[in-house]
Amino acid sequence: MKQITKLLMEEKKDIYLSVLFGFLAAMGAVALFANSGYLISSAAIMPPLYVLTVSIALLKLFSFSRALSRYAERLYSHRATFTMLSSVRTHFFRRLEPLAPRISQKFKSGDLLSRIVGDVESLQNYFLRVYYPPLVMAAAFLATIAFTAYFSVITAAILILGVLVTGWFLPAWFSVRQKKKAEDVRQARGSVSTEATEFLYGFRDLKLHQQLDKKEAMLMDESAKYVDEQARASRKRLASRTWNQGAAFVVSWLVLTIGALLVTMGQLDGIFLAMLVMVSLTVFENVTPMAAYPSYKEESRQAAGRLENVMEDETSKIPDKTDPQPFPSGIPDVSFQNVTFTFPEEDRPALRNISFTIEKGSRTAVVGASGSGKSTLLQLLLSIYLPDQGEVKFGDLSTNRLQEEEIWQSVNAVLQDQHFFYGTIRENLLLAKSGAEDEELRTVLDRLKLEHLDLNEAVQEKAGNLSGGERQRLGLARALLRNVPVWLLDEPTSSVDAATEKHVLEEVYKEASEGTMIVVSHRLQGLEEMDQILVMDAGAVVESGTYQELMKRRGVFYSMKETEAELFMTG
Ligand SMILES: Nc1ncnc2c1ncn2[C@@H]1O[C@H](COP(=O)(O)OP(=O)(O)OP(=O)(O)O)[C@@H](O)[C@H]1O
Repeated sequence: MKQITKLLMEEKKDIYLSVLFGFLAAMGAVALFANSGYLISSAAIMPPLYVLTVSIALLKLFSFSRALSRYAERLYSHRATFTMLSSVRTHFFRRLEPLAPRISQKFKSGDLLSRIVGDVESLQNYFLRVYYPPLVMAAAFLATIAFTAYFSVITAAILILGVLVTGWFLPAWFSVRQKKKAEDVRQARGSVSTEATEFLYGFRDLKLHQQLDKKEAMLMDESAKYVDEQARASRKRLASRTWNQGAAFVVSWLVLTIGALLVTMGQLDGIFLAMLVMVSLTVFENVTPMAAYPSYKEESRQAAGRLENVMEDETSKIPDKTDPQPFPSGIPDVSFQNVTFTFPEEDRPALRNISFTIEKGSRTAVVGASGSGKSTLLQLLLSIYLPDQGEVKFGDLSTNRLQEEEIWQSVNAVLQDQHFFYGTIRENLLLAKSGAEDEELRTVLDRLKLEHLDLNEAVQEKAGNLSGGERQRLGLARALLRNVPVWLLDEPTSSVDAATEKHVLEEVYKEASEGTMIVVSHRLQGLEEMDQILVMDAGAVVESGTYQELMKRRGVFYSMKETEAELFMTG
């Protein structure tokens, strides 16, 4: 909360102005009603005309100043809130941005992102309903109590008692009870969000497995619980407001009763009684926002806590790079030296003591069973993760010393899970090379046998209107447009038919003829053209060499080829 408050306090000028105008508006109201009370009482005893004239003029002055101050208070407090909100958003975005490649899996679950967005939104209430109402209330009460004490110390003491009950005791009491309620609502909201996400993303599979009704019932159940929790929380808020207003009302009655008693005892001039009652009724209007204070305070505290936790958790995973160097110029070698790596929160290493070198300008295939660590190898090359032991190097520079941005700029990465944006084919291609002419884009599409796609053709969310093979080739088209010295391709043609695959790979190899290339592949076809093949098993490189060398060795690669041939024959 401390850090959030610091961020919010950057808007100092608007904060001071909103507190000042909030105070003036509250005082304007008190003065207005005090004056009305005095006017009514004094009119009854028929004072000289000038007294009434001055009183009426003051009435007008106070009502104008109250309206203007209220307007200014709303203007500055809302302006401060929106500016604060935008600086909180920018702050979290800046901190989250470098983490995006690492936490992309979490983002996809929708949970983390919606949590962050929701929590930042909740903070808009912090200034408007938590931070500044107590300040305005305290200032308004201090001034009013001082004014009241001038006429009657006992009435002032009743107001002090009233402010302690309505402004401190009741909010504190409801604060404690609200803590648990806010947590329950948050948990219920989390469960609905998880169920809804699963229901929507898994809709097709649930339908195929005839589980849709069951899942729908679960979703409805969670949704009903959430509505229930919300209703309970609203009742608590309402109870808090009712108690608060009830207490303020009792205080005004006390002022009237005790004031009347003091008048009969001759300790208070009767002309001021109506004024004091009106003052009491008005000043307690400032306590109304305090009724909502507990729930907003709790909501803001939890939102700030969660945001800080997410940031601390995630930023702790950012590798600490000292003295980062620029990416080596020209086409670099790529090497792994005794690299061991375990994913965060996992026990089993995904890569074990891996060493190999890929000569600059050469082509290497990485093959192996599913889960053997092929994609992890590429993630380390992209510096999405750093090795626990050993070094991953481009030329002589370890990824520990290279800026990620520099690596990403110099690497053509076509990963398994590519994202396509809602828009057109052209827009999705221009992402790789902004400013490219249509002619160039069409040539690339033609080379990858995507000539049937029009540049103006719409791409729907996640490219749902394109086939798996078309999506992969569109990803390759982006790589072809970028054409930088290092190529990392993770199963780039696994969904493409054999004839098209051959043609497409030839085009990619032609384009990358000068570059250093690593292709991860399940299929064992076309590997004769590779300069080197790395065979992986359970996180280790178990064999390496050219196609001919590996076939001659009759080891793991040879048996994989045999198995593939057998399956092909029986299939
Ligand atoms: N983000 C992750 N968090 C934890 N473990 C992971 C993560 N990604 C992969 N793994 C684990 O690391 C191991 C290697 O995974 P990797 O994706 O590199 O295999 P792969 O050889 O590319 O498999 P495939 O051919 O099926 O794509 C697997 O056991 C996998 O369960």
